[in-house]
Amino acid sequence: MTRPAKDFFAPLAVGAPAPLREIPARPSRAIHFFDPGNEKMAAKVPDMVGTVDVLLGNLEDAVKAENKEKSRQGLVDIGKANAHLGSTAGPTQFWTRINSLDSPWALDDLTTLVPEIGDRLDVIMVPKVQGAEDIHYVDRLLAQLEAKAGLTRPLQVHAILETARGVANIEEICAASPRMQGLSLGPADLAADRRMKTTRVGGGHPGYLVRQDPPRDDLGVQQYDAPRTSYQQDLWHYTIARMVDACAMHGIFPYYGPFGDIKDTVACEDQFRNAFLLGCVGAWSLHPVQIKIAHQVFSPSVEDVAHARRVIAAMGDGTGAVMIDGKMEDDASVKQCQVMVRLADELAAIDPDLKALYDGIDA
Ligand SMILES: CC(=O)SCCNC(=O)CCNC(=O)[C@H](O)C(C)(C)COP(=O)(O)OP(=O)(O)OC[C@H]1O[C@@H](n2cnc3c(N)ncnc32)[C@H](O)[C@@H]1OP(=O)(O)O
Ligand SMILES: CC(=O)C(=O)O
Ligand SMILES: [Mg+2]
Repeated sequence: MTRPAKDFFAPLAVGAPAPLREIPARPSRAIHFFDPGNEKMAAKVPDMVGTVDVLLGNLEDAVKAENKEKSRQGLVDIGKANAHLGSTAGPTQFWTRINSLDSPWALDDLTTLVPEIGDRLDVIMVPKVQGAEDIHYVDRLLAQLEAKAGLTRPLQVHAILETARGVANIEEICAASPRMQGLSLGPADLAADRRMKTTRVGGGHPGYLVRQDPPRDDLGVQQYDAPRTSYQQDLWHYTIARMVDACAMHGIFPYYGPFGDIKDTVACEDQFRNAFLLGCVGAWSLHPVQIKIAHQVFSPSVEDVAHARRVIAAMGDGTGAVMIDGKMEDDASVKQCQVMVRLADELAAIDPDLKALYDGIDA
């Protein structure tokens, strides 16, 4: 049974901070992953603060088993050494991805990170979430640790959708706690769990396509050997669409996850843009080259912001219908335009380059 409404926003431990009533819409176009135990990557972090929306110290997959403790300690050191990291101190949020709850490391991850750098961290990403029970476990444990550490701000929780059971339980996961900040698609583990026949980390596949019908000759006979166009389809459309609906329903935020073909910046941009258009607010960056792609794709274009502002201005109180550039605009399209302009305003508040671009529209 779920918690009764009157208890939903009560702290789960005596002395723990009150849960948030609303998840703040902080810009998080790129969640940049780094291994805090990798000296070369860790050395780059101080210079990245202020240049990326989210820096995430990854402790789970991609960190070798023998380096788990080193990476955890590296994250603590980075949190303590970088005073401007974390959204209470500046524009770059500070997240971590802990190890999965069935691993030998998850408990130590939480019992170390919360007392040491819980006041700096914004969001704890939990991998391989299967259902509400996983979120309930983390929720109570975090409350106990926050109370013990004397934290005044509750940590938020982000779940990765990377098992078939997690996808089946998506609504209950989103609804499990007021800490729930968002969901990310985990296409690599999800593909394995679903027994998809792919070997990639996100992105499309040349075999997943639809092909044009065979053309007909002058007598109407179909020419099966004639050249035909085929179109690659998006393997992730269904899951992303489910994720977007579940997140929107619960007032939390959906993200496309990783795109593993680092060199294919064009396809990465396409995949991110599909997610942006469908309603995601950001994507992961695995390599510095992907930060720029995510920041650009998840920021509304100048053309879209200009059009949205025109529609809003023309629509007055937002009711009725008008014609702009030969197209009908009404109550529903003005609401889409308001989404676009709200996002542009949020981004302009933290990104001076975007502010100059968007301010320039009206100049
Ligand atoms: C399915 C999932 O769970 S996805 C999430 C888990 N995976 C990850 O987090 C992967 C994170 N990224 C990485 O490990 C690396 O980027 C790799 C392994 C993909 C590629 O690393 P490299 O081969 O070193 O890439 P490359 O040679 O282009 O790196 C150039 C520089 O950028 C640095 N760099 C690479 N990735 C990152 C990063 N994520 N953050 C900061 N710096 C980075 C490298 O250390 C290197 O530094 P240097 O110039 O001082 O030598
Ligand atoms: C994102 C992730 O962890 C995965 O694709 O498996
Ligand atoms: Mg995974």
